[in-house]
Amino acid sequence: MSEHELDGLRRKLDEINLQLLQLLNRRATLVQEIGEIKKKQGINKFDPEREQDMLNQLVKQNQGPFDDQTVRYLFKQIFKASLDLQIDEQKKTLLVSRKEQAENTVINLGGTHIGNGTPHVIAGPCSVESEEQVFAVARALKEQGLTLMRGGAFKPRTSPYDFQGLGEEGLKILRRAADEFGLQVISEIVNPADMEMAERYVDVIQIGARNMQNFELLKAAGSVRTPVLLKRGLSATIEEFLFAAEYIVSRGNSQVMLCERGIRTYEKWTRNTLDISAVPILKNESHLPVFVDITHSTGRRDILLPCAKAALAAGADGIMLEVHPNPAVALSDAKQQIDIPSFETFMKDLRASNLLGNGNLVLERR
Ligand SMILES: O=C(O)C(=O)C[C@]1(C(=O)O)C=C[C@@H](O)C=C1
Repeated sequence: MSEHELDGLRRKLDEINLQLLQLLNRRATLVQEIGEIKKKQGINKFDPEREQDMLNQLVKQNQGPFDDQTVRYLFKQIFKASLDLQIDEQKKTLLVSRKEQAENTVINLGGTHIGNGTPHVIAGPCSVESEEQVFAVARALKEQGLTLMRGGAFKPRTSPYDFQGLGEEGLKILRRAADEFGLQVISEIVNPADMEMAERYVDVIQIGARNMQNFELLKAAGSVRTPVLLKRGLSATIEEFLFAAEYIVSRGNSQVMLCERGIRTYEKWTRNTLDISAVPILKNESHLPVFVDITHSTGRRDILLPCAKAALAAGADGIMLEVHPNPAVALSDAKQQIDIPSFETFMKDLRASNLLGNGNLVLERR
């Protein structure tokens, strides 16, 4: 074959490439129109039956030289790219997305504003064990000028033989302590049927990592008007995390806070791997406030302070940690909670870092 012939054939290919490109983009425009109609009608974007029909038709008409397998493969790639186009369109309109709302969602918890640029600290025991225990922690929080206390009353535990929490009685204890010390209470709810009961006692409903994709629970949290702290699932991607938040917001509860709590990796020297990159990504992608649970993500007391600083430096709206008057005898997470003197030192060191901002966390005089 002469050089001249090769050039001629390549020119023909260039032309066909252009035609294919134009055809693919014409196809893509139609796909977008179909996507819009499907969105309005609430129909699933992915339609495997339609794809199968199209592939069968194409294979029937195939005269080669591409074999049927290759034709299927090539068109499947086109369908996949088309589906991505429809899903991207959908992503642009997620209610939790910055594209939908440019300004930060600010949540007012009894006068403490979350998400306005001033970071906050949430602290408290892993589980509510007794009135005495919760009151001791609440007093320590108050003395540190904190206003947000966490505490677990319903505990989803890995082993069914581990302490499962005090249930409603635990919520009552939290409420009494919160009222006594002027705090706001955050506690996990695990059963959709408990949402309304929970609203009587808590100021923020927590959805735990293990329930991040419990869609019935998310829907139930979306139907109440109490703010929600949603934790990232153990193995959830950031996209899945935001879709979980969307479940709540799309049901009418716009007061959602996101909480990065570490994800599962092969690393064994921490309980989970703190995905610090999730913080700026979530802040860019979403207008919702973002917290970092430094206790569960690390499982280690010795690195709490640098991880708290990293979270705040990365733009988190706050951090969350576990504090117990006597961690050695705690009924859950005994190894990772810190005692009250350590908490006081932690707060002193964190304040000294200047990452908590001004006008926040003024130390209460005893
Ligand atoms: O026909 C549709 O319903 C489409 O959304 C278009 C299309 C395609 O690219 O042909 C895209 C995704 C679906 O999985 C099936 C088909």
